[in-house]
Amino acid sequence: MEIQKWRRGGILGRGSCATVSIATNSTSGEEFAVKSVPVCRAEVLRREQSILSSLDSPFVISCLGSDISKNHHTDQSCCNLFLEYAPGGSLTDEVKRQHGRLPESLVRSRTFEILSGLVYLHDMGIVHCDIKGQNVLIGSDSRAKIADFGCAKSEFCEYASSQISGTPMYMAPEVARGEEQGTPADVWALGCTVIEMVTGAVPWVGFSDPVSVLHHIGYFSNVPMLPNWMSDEGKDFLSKCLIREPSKRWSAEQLINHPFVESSDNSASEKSVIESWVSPKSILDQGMWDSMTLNLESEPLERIGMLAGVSTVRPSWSDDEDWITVRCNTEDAFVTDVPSTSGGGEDEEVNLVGSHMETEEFQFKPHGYDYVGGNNNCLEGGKCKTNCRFSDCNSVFLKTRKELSMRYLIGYPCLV
Ligand SMILES: Nc1ncnc2c1ncn2[C@@H]1O[C@H](COP(=O)(O)OP(=O)(O)OP(=O)(O)O)[C@@H](O)[C@H]1O
Repeated sequence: MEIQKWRRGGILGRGSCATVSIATNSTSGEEFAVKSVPVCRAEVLRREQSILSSLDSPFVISCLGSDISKNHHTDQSCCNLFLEYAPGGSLTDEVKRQHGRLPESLVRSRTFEILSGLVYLHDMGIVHCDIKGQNVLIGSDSRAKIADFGCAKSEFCEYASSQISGTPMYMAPEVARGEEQGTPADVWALGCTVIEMVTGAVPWVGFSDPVSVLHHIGYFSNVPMLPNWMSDEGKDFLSKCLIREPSKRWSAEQLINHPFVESSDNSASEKSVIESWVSPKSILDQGMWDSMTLNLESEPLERIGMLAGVSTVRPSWSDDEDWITVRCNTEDAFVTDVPSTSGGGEDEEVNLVGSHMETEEFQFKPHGYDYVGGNNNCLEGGKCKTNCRFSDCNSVFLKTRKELSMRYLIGYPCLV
């Protein structure tokens, strides 16, 4: 049924580009999820809708329509995408609820469900490009469903992204090198997601920024460590997902017959949902960049392909301080303007733009932090000044100092 009048409820989660809230259809009383972005970001949702509306699978979240509405508090319009409500939240939420590790019986059935979704998508000519725990939702039928098609590529959709995109931690070697992003890349990301379910952690540990992890994935010969407490079947399944050479990696269709998932039974999924039924929470307070989706705006192949060669380029800040890298996750983070080299005046707000990630928006409040801009860093007219080899680099680095020094970063190529 078409949704004409509806009421927005509380926030279910936030991603890097959208806010997702629960909503109620005023006519039928049914609940659904509404994913909203400001109208200036409409393209992101249009892309997602154009792909989702052609799909029909119990293993893929359903699209129920869209509209444009006005926020009466801010007087701003936003685009809304109506989605099937997944009351179990994301797979990442489920792993957290189960104290950081899913039992293997549940890992098997969740893997089977995600694989079923992937077999369907790949058969439809779609590559998801951003498979990870946060983008797999647990539906009211207790099944795992693939969601968030903002990065997806489709043979048939004119709006679909043709760029390399996704989440660095889950990227396959060929994607990290900027070479290609086809169906094998989803299988690699599935392997990483299995590791997430089994360990509660990202597949690569010990990296402090996305560029080093991309470099490592792309140019070193190793694969993520297989958790040694997994069954032999589980390890064998992972070893087939995590083959570095994409043409040798098993396809989703081959993997669905692997003994690890073949023997899975849906009762583990049902039991998990019944035992721990709670409202989903925001995912944004979790480990910052390791789950962050990147959409590389221009010349992505060139950018990523060059990563191996830029290891000496670094903003010349002293690194002897207690730096932490933060991702803005507050409700009031919005950006409209370009910063000046001298930072904000006492009373004005400094607004930042110039991101490699089209989805990232940050607000910096000069009252909150002591701004240390200028000299040798990136902040000149919003343009990169770090001898970065990307001539059109737009990265904005903002160094701030409070009790703990903080570095806000937008974009990433300059970080190496
Ligand atoms: N249909 C839904 N039902 C319940 N919760 C949802 C639904 N869709 C999204 N969410 C919640 O909102 C979060 C953000 O949604 P989503 O990943 O679609 O946003 P995004 O901005 O596209 O994210 P990304 O940072 O991966 O690009 C999810 O991780 C999940 O917790």
